[in-house]
Amino acid sequence: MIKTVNTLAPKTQVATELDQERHRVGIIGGTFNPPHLGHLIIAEQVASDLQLEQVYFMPNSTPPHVDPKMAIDASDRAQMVKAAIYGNQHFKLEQAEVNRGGISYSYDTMRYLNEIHPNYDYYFIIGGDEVAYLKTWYRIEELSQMVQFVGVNRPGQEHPVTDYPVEFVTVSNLDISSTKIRQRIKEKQSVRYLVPDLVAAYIVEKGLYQNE
Ligand SMILES: Nc1ncnc2c1ncn2[C@@H]1O[C@H](COP(=O)(O)OP(=O)(O)OP(=O)(O)O)[C@@H](O)[C@H]1O
Ligand SMILES: O=C(O)c1ccc[n+]([C@@H]2O[C@H](COP(=O)([O-])O)[C@@H](O)[C@H]2O)c1
Repeated sequence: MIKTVNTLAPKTQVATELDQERHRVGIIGGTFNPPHLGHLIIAEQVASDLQLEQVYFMPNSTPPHVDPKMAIDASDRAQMVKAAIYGNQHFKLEQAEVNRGGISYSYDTMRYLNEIHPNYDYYFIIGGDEVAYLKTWYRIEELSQMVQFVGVNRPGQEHPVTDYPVEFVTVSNLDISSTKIRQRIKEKQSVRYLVPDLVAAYIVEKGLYQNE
């Protein structure tokens, strides 16, 4: 009996120490309608600059600030994100917002994720242009205490003015957006090398964005 207790004690101690180890993880939320090479390049370069262990790609359910009619079904967007990150072991799909449904306020999501991963330090990656709009986000004062915002800037671009703590990372200038990709598909133009091949295959298979 005493022997069992003696054996278990050090293991419990090790487990507690491991639980307390902090992990630097990135999270990039978006509509991903569809995901494109810009998203992957941003995530890769921010992870490398800030030494992040993982980056979670998190498709929203109903976006808070984008016309929801423009976004195709969340399950299709999640499938495309899965296809986009395939093969990169540091990239993961985070389905918290898709599973929760409704309007995806980042405050609600990060409160939930911080609860289930208390040893993660989240670096919340957003486009540099979005930084100026942080003041319009739901419960932004509290949200900015829960995450470290990372603004992705283009070379030569000035840091937008903001009242919140934002760490800026300069990433190669990429003139790629989901809007442009949807437009090209509608006009039957190639999107090769703008989206990963597996995403392009999914779009063709499901006939997405043809008639917008
Ligand atoms: N080329 C880019 N450079 C920097 N940030 C980007 C770029 N494309 C997307 N982002 C950022 O990635 C996040 C998720 O983007 P989102 O899914 O809204 O794609 P998007 O290309 O901006 O879409 P849309 O054109 O439909 O608005 C947002 O914070 C957005 O600002
Ligand atoms: O919580 C908010 O009020 C809020 C307002 C605007 C954007 N966001 C989040 O910011 C991320 C990028 O948004 P978007 O609209 O550029 O795809 C995505 O995770 C959104 O849920 C969040």
